[in-house]
Amino acid sequence: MAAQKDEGLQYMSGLGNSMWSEAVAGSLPRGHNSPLHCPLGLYAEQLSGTPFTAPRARNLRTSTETICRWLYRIKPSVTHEPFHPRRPSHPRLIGEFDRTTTVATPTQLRWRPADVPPHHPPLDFIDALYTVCGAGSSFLRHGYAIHMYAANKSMDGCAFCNADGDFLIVPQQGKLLITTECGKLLVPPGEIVVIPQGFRFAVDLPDGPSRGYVSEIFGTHFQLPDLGPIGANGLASARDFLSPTAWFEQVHRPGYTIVQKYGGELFTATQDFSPFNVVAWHGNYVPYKYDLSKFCPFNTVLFDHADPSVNTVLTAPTDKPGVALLDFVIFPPRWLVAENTFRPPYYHRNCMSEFMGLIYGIYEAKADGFLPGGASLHSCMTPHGPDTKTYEATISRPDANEPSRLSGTLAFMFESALIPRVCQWALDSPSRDLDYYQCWIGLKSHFSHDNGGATSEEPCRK
Ligand SMILES: O=C(O)Cc1cc(O)ccc1O
Ligand SMILES: [Fe+2]
Repeated sequence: MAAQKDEGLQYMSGLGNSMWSEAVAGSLPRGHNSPLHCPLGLYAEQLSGTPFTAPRARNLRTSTETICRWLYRIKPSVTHEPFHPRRPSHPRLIGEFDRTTTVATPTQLRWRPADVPPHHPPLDFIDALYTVCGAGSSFLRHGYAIHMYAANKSMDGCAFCNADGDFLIVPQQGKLLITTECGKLLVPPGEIVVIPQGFRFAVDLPDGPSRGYVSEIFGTHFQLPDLGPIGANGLASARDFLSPTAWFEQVHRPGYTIVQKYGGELFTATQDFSPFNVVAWHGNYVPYKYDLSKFCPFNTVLFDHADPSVNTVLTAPTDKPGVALLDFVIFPPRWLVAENTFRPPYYHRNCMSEFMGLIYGIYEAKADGFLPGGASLHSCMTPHGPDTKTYEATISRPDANEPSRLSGTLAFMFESALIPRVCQWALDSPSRDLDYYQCWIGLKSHFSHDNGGATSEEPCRK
C-alpha cells in the first residue's frame, strides 16, 4: 500500500484491501478491535457495510473506532439529540421509485447543463442535490438513484450521512474537498469519488461553485469488473484508487447538525462536537477516489465498434451473473484505428438503461446539443445513436481508415438493468431539450438499389 500526496493531502492506494491509518502514533489498538481501554482514551465504533454474515469475499467492514472494534474516535457517533424530519424538507430527493413519486417514459431525454447560481440562492451540496431518475427502493435494498447537483456554497456546521446507499460522485465543474470520518479527499473534475453508505461527510467548494452527477446504489457496493480474456491488467487498476488518511478535529461545535438521508427523506440531529473526530481506523470499507485519466482503455484494433462494457470502471452487481445494478462506464480520450468501420457508437436499442453525462469536450456520437454538464437518458429499448451531423460527417470522411486520436473529451454512462422512472421536475425542467428527437429526424435514406423496375407501390421482394 503506497502513500500518495496531492495538494498537501495524503492518500493510501488500493481498492477493497484492508487499510489502517492513525493521525496520532499509537492511537490504533494493536491485535484487538475493542480493548477494554483503547489507546488515548478513544471510543471504538464499528461501521458495517454488509450484513455480518455476508460471504467473506463480500464482507466489507470499516471501523471507526472505540467501544467495539474498528474506528477509534473521541466521542462515538451515537452522542446526539434525537432525529427529526428536516425543516425545510428536501422535496427533490427520491429514495423509492413508484407511480406516486415518478413517471415512466420511453422518450429519449436530454438536458442542457444547469446554471450554477453564483451566490443566490445559497445552495450547499445537500440542498443542491436533486434526483433525476432511478429504480427500486432504498428500503428494499435494491435499486439506484441518479442525482445531479449545482452548488455554490460549502457545507457549514453540518455533515451529511446517507443511510440509503453508496454515492458515486462525478464532479464536472469545480473541485470538491470532502471531509469524511476517515479523512479528507480533494476531488477535481476528471476524478470520481465513492462515499459508501453510512459515512458522515462534509463537502467544501474550494474553487467556488461546483456542478456534477451522482449515482446512488441501494444494497450493494461498487467493485472492479471482471477482466475476462483481457487478462490480469487493464481498465481501472486497484492501485490507482486512493483512500484518505486519518484526520480529526477536536472542537466544541454547539448546534452541529447531522443531516441523515433515510428512505430518500432528510432527518436532522444536533450534537455539540464535530463528527470528524476519528483519530485512527482500520478496515476495508472506506471512501475512495479515482483519477479517470489513469484508466487504461482496451478496444478494437482491426474492425467494428466494441460494446461500451469494455470501458467499465466500476460495477455494482446484482445476484445474476453479468447483470449490473449499475455500471460506471467512461468514454475517454483514445486512439481509433478500426478499418472499414463506422467508428462512432452504433444505432441501437438496449435492454439496459443508459444515463449519460459529459465532463468535458464533445461526445463522439453527438456533434451538437450534448454539452459538458448536460445529461441524457435512453431507457430500456429506446432507440438512440449518433445524431445526423455525426453520421453524415463520419460516412463522408476521406480519412475514415486512418488512425485518429479522440482527444479532449470525457463522457460517461451510468448503465442499469433496472428501468428508471423519471422525476416530474426533471421532465418539466427549463434545462430539458424538448427538441432532442430532432437530432435524428434529419437522417435520410441512403438506400440505393437496382430494384428491377419495381415502383414504390410495388415493394421489391427477393
Ligand atoms: O449510447 C451511447 O452513446 C453509449 C454507447 C456508446 C457506445 O460506444 C456503444 C454503445 C452505447 O450505448
Ligand atoms: Fe447507448
